[in-house]
Amino acid sequence: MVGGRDVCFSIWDSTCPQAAELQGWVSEKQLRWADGFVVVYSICDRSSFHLARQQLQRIRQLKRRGSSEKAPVILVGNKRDLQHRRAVSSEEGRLLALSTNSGFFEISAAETYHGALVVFHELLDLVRDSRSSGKKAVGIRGIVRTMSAVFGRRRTE
Ligand SMILES: Nc1nc2c(ncn2[C@@H]2O[C@H](COP(=O)(O)OP(=O)(O)OP(=O)(O)O)[C@@H](O)[C@H]2O)c(=O)[nH]1
Repeated sequence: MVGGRDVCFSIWDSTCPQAAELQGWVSEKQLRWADGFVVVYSICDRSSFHLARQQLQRIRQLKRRGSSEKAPVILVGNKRDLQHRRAVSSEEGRLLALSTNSGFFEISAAETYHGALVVFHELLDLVRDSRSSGKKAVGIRGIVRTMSAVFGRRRTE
C-alpha cells in the first residue's frame, strides 16, 4: 500500500550466474520487460560486488543499445548486520552507484523488512518520475531483482 493505493510488483528474480554464463544473466528480454532494477550484493562478499558492477554495466549497455529505455536502477548492499565481516565499504558502494547513475542503499534483509521496503518505495518513486517525464511509456510490468549475486556463492555461512 503506497499513498493509500495498492501497488503490485512483479519480480523477476534472476538466478546466480557462473562467470561463463554472465552474458546471459540479464537478457534483452528481461530488460524490455522490466520497469526498474534492483541489483544486490553482499557487503561481506567482494566477489558479489564485482558481479554487481558487471551487471550494472550490462544493464547500461543493453539500455543504450535498445530504444529509449530509462528504467531506474538501485544498487543494494545487503547483510549490513554483519559489520564484523564487511568486505566492501559503504563508500565503494556509493561510488559505484554514483558512477552508474543508480540509487544506493545498504540494508539487512535478515533483521527487518524495512530496508527492503524503503528500496521498493524508492524504486516506485523513480519509476513514476521516469514515466511522468515521458521517458517511459509503458506501465509497471515488473522488476528484475538480481539477488543471486548476494547469496549464490556462500550458502554455507
Ligand atoms: N546475516 C544476514 N543473512 C542474510 C541476509 N539476507 C539473507 N541472508 C541469508 O543468506 C542466505 C541466502 O538467502 P536467500 O534468501 O536464500 O538468498 P537468495 O537470493 O534466494 O539466493 P539464491 O537462491 O542463490 O538466488 C540465507 O541463509 C539468508 O538467511 C542479511 O541481511 N543478513
